[in-house]
Amino acid sequence: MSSSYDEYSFNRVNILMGSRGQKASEDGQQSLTGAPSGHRATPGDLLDQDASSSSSTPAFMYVLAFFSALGGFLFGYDTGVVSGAMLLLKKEMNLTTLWQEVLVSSTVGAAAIAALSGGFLNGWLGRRICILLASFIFSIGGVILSIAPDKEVLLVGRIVVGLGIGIASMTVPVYIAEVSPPHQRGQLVTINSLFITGGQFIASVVDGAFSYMRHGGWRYMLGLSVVPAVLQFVGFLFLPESPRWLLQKGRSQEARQVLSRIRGDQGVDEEYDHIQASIEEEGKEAGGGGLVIMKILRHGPTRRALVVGCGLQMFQQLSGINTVMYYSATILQMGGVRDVKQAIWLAAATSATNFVFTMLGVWLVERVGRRKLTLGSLFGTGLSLTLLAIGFLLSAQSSPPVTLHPADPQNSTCRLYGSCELCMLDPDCGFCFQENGTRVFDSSCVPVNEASKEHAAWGRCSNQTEEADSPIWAYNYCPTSYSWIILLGLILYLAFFAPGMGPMPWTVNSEIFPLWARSTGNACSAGVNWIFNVLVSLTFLHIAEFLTYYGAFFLYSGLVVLALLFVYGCLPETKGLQLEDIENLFMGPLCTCGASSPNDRRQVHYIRVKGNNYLPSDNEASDVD
Ligand SMILES: O[C@H]1[C@H](O)[C@@H](O)[C@H](O)[C@@H](O)[C@H]1O
Repeated sequence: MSSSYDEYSFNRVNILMGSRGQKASEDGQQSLTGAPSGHRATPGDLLDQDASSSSSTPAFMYVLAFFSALGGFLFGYDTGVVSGAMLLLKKEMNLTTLWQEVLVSSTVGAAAIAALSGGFLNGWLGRRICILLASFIFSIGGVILSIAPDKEVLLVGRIVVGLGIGIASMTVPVYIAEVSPPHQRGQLVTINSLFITGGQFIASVVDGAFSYMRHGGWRYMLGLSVVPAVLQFVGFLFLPESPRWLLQKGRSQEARQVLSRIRGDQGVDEEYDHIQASIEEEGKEAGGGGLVIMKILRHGPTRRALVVGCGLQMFQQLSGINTVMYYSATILQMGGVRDVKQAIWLAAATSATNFVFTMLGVWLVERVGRRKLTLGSLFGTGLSLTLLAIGFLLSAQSSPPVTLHPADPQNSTCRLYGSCELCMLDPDCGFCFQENGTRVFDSSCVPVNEASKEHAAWGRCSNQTEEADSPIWAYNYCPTSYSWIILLGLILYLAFFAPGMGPMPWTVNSEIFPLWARSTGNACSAGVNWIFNVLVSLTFLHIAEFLTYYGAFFLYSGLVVLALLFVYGCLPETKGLQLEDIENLFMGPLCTCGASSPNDRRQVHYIRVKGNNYLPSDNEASDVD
């Protein structure tokens, strides 16, 4: 070895799991040549290093995570607030059902497009600028929504907000993952998901609070998002770019400075060298020019990571979270909560449950790891969906019959149905009945008032009063004494989904791609999430119409079984590994049922640690064992 390379040290062991690393040191199979003063560095040493750094995470890391996760908050707030705003908007602006649907789904559609194109922006402009851009877009969107004079401008505002959500949803997890130390990465990225569900919860509280304001309450609901958006924008003016992105762009000085700043007084040389070495290796591996997505597809490990990432996001949505959340108000009505105001507040309780159980995920992710957490969550989610389905089945079987058949001036299809179940599955009809305790009597199936689904088009239920003996109008649900099973299913569902299947797809995706493929990989998987979000919400009512509610929930349970098989087979554990080492988990066949390393022989490689007069070309002399 040349004398100018006087200082060598062990840089990185591809430890795929801590226990394997330990085994290596026991076996003494790998000799770690060149470790200072004759010390043979072992993978165990590395683990120790990780463990020791875990004791002191600089406060600045939490500041970074907080300001980044405001992007998650806005994602949750803007997707959650619209249901409450719509209740007021449809009256004030006389919105047809089509317009209501357009205003809700335009945001999700725009998010899908923005997430897919965000990959390019992310790689080109960097994570920080993309987050600044997203918060700027959120602010503009919030202002447009709060001053919108008509529904067309509202639509523009909703699309603008959707663009912000799309960019934030794919950038924020990547940014947090890239600035976090490995031992805490999972937890910090999962905080972003906590902020998503937190945003949904606050949105439901704001909806509840402003629902009393007959005129213009929706302007506050939609406009309030400007506050966190501006806060994030201002915060990010002072926060640094991801050191990994900087290094990739060749801005090594800045990268080293940022790394020192975010790691506090801990030594950053090893981490810096490791990232640098990986970028060089990745450069060779990614090879040449051309579209990144094509390179991802051609390169086995990244192709497999993409399948895992997109699969997780697809199954997250196919598990029916947004249907369950959206449908919770109706579920609660079935349970006997007849007052609309009360239903709004109870829907807030649903999103609070989702939020609280996401905290459990933040706590568990570094303790049990991503894989076990996702598997456990899916298992419970599947069981809860089955319970929900059974609740709906029992309700359908004991559905109250139609006993009154008033003359129908519209000659609608509603008069043909013999039970509440059949009546409520037709979107044009509702069930009008009287109640004595749990006994239903004097019931009829009549057309719904198109302008306001809260009333029938004509007859007893078209102008109900608050009086105790006035008939009850049930649209979209039937009175049932099995509602407690459905309620229990709903709570269990959220308790199981929120810690695992809610956050893990975002967390895992931020980790599994090598740097060159990270923006594009996350853009694709976030895009898949949004596309399936639209698909599931748009198809739910149709599926329910054809398969009934219990059929729809049995279908979701079946999809969760597929998700379980997929996760069991294909999701490796990424806990505790350096981002740069995670690609190795995808070297072997796609599905190895959790065996973390496809190769039994672990690879150990060394690179030189540079002195002050380091030249980037030094790395070409790296020894790779
Ligand atoms: O991870 C989030 C979270 O679980 C939300 O509650 C849900 O609405 C989103 O669709 C999902 O991506």
